[in-house]
Amino acid sequence: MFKGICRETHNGNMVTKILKIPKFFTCIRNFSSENVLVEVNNKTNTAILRLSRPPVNGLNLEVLNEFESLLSQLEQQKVNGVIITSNKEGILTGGIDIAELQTIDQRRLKKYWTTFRDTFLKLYNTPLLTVAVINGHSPAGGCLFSTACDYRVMTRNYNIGGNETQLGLVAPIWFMDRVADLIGHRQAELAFTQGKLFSTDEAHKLGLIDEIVENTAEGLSKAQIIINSFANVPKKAREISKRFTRQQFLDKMIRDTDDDIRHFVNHIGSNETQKIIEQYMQKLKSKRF
Ligand SMILES: CCCCC/C=C\CCC/C=C/CC(=O)SCCNC(=O)CCNC(=O)[C@H](O)C(C)(C)COP(=O)(O)OP(=O)(O)OC[C@H]1O[C@@H](n2cnc3c(N)ncnc32)[C@H](O)[C@@H]1OP(=O)(O)O
Repeated sequence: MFKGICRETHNGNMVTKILKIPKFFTCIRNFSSENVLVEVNNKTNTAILRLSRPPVNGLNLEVLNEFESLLSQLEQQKVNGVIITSNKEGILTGGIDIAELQTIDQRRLKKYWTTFRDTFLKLYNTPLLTVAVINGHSPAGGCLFSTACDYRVMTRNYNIGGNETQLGLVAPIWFMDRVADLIGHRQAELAFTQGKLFSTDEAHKLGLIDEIVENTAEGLSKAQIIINSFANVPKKAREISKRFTRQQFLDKMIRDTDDDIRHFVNHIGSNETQKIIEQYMQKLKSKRF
């Protein structure tokens, strides 16, 4: 027998059921965590990882830890590819859960930022093939995490980009570097100084995303096609090529770890930034943009 978890909504409440499935009939392996649903298709050996933390899949410490741990498990299982998407059509993630930034406790800020960086690095550095199916808005941290994937498809009529400057915050330099890798230095400079959120079409024209799809289902099947297209590529050679093309960025990010964490703690932990964050949260809650 294989044990699976099934999550369903009944009268607005999320219900978790433990399923007993005879191994012979199983086509899905399912080992979801609290905030991230995972299913691995036994036939294709592809994992779909769905962010599932209402209301906006905010990236708090728990989500990041779960995400990192699930990726490690998928690496051990040697899946053929990982598709990252949202369980809620319309929002991939609202980025960092702002509650994590509302503190001047330096130890907490340091812990959060270390975890945030480590999770990004795990995704950026994984030998697995990764495809982001961006099926909703993807501001700031959401955009950053999708740039760590090998390929990005996005549904129409949503926004993606680094909007930190618009909020009065400063995005980390490695986010700027990663976006510059994809859209070029000049466009990244304009985007980050303006805190620009791009529409799906604009992001596609710039190269921030690779393809546009009409809906999540099309996104998932497109992602599977991309993963299949690597089937005849020698695995070891692909993994080493991925590592080589990403090595320079990785080396710089790791070399700058201490400076980056110090800048984050000083920037976010200052009274001035705390006021800005508080005002932004109030705007967000009253929808005054
Ligand atoms: C000088 C050296 C500097 C070095 C610095 C280094 C690092 C600096 C790090 C700074 C990096 C920041 C990165 C980030 O990710 S910051 C977060 C940015 N995110 C956003 O601005 C997104 C804000 N949200 C939205 O735009 C929308 O909510 C939406 C995601 C498009 C969804 O819209 P909608 O469906 O209409 O939902 P609501 O707006 O009604 O939201 C529902 C609910 O959720 C709350 N909420 C939304 N986003 C967040 C969030 N990111 N964190 C926490 N809470 C969020 C929202 O307030 C609503 O709550 P209520 O229902 O209680 O009103």
